[in-house]
Order: sequence, then C-alpha cells, then structure tokens
Amino acid sequence: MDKDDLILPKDFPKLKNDAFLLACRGQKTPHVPVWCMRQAGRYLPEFRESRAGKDFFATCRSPAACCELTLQPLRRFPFDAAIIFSDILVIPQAMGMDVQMVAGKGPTFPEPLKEPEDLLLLQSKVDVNKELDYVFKAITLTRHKLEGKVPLIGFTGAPWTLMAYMIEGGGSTTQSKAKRWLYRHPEASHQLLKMLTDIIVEYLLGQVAAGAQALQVFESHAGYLGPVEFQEFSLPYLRDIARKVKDQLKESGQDVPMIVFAKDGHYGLEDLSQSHYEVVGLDWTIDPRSARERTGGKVSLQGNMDPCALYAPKERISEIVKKMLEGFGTRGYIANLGHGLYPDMDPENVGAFVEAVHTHSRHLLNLK
Ligand SMILES: Cc1c2[nH]c(c1CCC(=O)O)Cc1[nH]c(c(CCC(=O)O)c1C)Cc1[nH]c(c(CCC(=O)O)c1C)Cc1[nH]c(c(C)c1CCC(=O)O)C2
Repeated sequence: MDKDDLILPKDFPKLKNDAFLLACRGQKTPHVPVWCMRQAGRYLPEFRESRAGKDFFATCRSPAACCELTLQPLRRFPFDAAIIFSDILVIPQAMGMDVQMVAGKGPTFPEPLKEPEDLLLLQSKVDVNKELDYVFKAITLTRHKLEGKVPLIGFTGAPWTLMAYMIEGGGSTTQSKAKRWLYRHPEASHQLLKMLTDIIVEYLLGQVAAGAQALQVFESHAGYLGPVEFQEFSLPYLRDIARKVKDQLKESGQDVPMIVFAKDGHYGLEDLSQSHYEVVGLDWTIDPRSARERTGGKVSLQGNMDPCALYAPKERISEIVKKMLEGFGTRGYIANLGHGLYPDMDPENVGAFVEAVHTHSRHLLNLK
C-alpha cells in the first residue's frame, strides 16, 4: 500500500477480533473483552519516552505520534480494543480557546470564561473538518496500522464536562466556578451546552467517517452534579448527542455502538440506560449486581474495577476480577477500570488484569 493511502478512510484491513463490538450489542463472545481507560499513558516507559520533551497538544496534532501512542499498549497486552490517543480539550481549542498542558498541573486555560458575555468570544460555528482534521487523520492512519487486530474507539468529552473546564480553566476540587453558572446563569449555561453539543455531534460523525468503530462520550464531571442538575444540564445533551449521531449514521446505513461514561453519576444510572447508548460505563462506586438490576438488561455495561486495585499483588487482582465477572455476568459486558490508569502503575499488573479477565471469563463461559 502506498504511504498516502494510509490517510484515506477506505480499504481498511478486515477486523480479526470483534469480541468488543459484539459485547457492545449484547451478543455472544468467546471471552469477555477488555480494555483500559488511559491505556495509552504514562505508566508505559515507551509512552514516556515518546512524549519526552514534547508539548502535549503538539503531540495530539501529529497523526503519526497519536497512531504510535495508540498502538503501544497493544504491543504489550492482548487488549480487545484500541482508543485513539487524543484529548477531550481539543474541542475548546477548536472553539478558539487557548489550552496548555502544564507539567505537574494538568490542562490549563490562561483565559477561562468568566461571565456570560465571554460566550461572544467563542467560535460558535466551528468548521470541524478543518479545525479537528488532525484527529480524523490520526484515526484513519491508526485504523490502517492496527491491521484489523482490534476495533478502534473514538471519543469526546460531554458538554457539561467541557463547559466545566472552559470556566474553571483547569482541574478543580469543587467545580464551584462552573456550578455558579448553572445556578446564576442557567440560560447562558444552556447556550454554551447547546453550542458544545452541536460541535460534538459533527466531531463524532467525522470520527466515524475517518474510521472509528465505536464512540465513547466522557462525562467525567457528572459527580459534581446532583440528580436535579444532572437532569437539567447533562442528561438532555447526552441524549441529544446519541440520537443525532445515530440518526445521521442511519441515513448512510451505518451503525456504530456508543458508550456513555458518566463518572460518579450513579444517581443517573436508570436514565443513562435509556438514553440511546448501547453501553453504559461505570466507575468503581457501583456494585456490579445492582448496576445490572438497575439497568434491567437494556444496555451492555463497561467497567468498573477500582484502578487502585492494580496496586495489589497479581493473585489478588485475579480474585477481584473473578468477583467482578461473576457480578456482571459474561454477556453484554466489557471489562475495564472504573477510571483511567495512573502514571505510577506497574505495566505487569495491567497485563495480569487483562489475563485474569480472559482466563476467568473463558472458564465461566465454558461452564455454561
Ligand atoms: C478529563 C479528561 C481529559 N482528557 C480525557 C478526559 C476524560 C477521561 C477522564 O475522565 O480522565 C480523555 C483522554 N485523554 C487521553 C486519552 C487517550 C486515550 C486513552 O485513554 O488511552 C483520553 C480518552 C490522553 C491523555 N491526556 C492526558 C494524558 C497525560 C499527559 C501526557 O501524556 O503528557 C494522556 C495520556 C492529559 C490530561 N488531559 C486531561 C487531564 C485531566 C489530563 C491529565 C493531566 C495530568 O495528570 O497531568 C483532560
């Protein structure tokens, strides 16, 4: 294949392992598929080496670098899915905001939104194909280079989570600046959430056109909302995104499973299971059996081992995984952590986690 063909979203290699896609749809699989949030990350020495001395968002803008970082964990572990290396904050950047990754501090907006008037400074009609073209190129290149080994997941931040970053200007323990908007400026908040929703829909459709085979929406800040604010400021937009993406894909005869991960949003589990997503991702604060009861077989579930369980010895990890599999059952289930891997985690224990999922789930499936 010519080098230039690697950036055209066509003639992709045939998929060899479809366990993850089958599980998204609640279909039978030979084993429970597994991947980890932040599987492309600093816990891998080769990741730290590739990233060394380079600006984080410059890396995000390089399709070749994103492709390499996406593939790194798959060379080590038999994960059942790949997730494209990128970041949720590329959307605020596309809307004209400056975002920098500051070492030891995390993502930082030098000029966050302060008052509703600041919305006028944002690019509300973003040409997604132009501004985020580098993500689409990364997806296309990676889909080719994956050689059909496993499916490629695309992703986005959800509107409330992105809004919170744009107002807080970075991480926050209270999200009080962003929540101030919800209580003091509800109309402006809805205006911003709507603006983000429109861009996210285009962005996800662009990712599918580029080659993404599943999509995950990260509502990482769901836990800062209570059930009432979640109903008003998060859920309607999550629903809108899934409905619009699915409607548009249907028109072109496509169907791509979608995963919603609302971290610490346990109060919204019933609603999330009826919001047009095939899969609901769970953090570790929810018991697997109760999650199954509360979602009533309407969706597949993904998660939810406490990432810190990876600090345990391998035998203990194996026991924890076994219990988790027994709790969720082997059908309509994708094993994952309840949030991302931390930089100080031992890659060997990540390998033990993946192996435990495959071994125990094969055993449980053979007992049936
Ligand atoms: C909130 C959020 C962000 N980014 C993301 C979220 C949602 C998921 C979640 O709740 O964690 C999503 C994200 N960020 C990254 C991915 C890549 C794919 C993967 O999961 O492997 C994904 C899916 C790469 C990354 N994004 C980031 C890293 C680490 C920094 C680096 O490589 O230099 C990676 C691998 C940086 C980042 N980007 C963000 C944060 C809070 C940080 C960490 C900052 C820090 O700890 O210093 C914003």
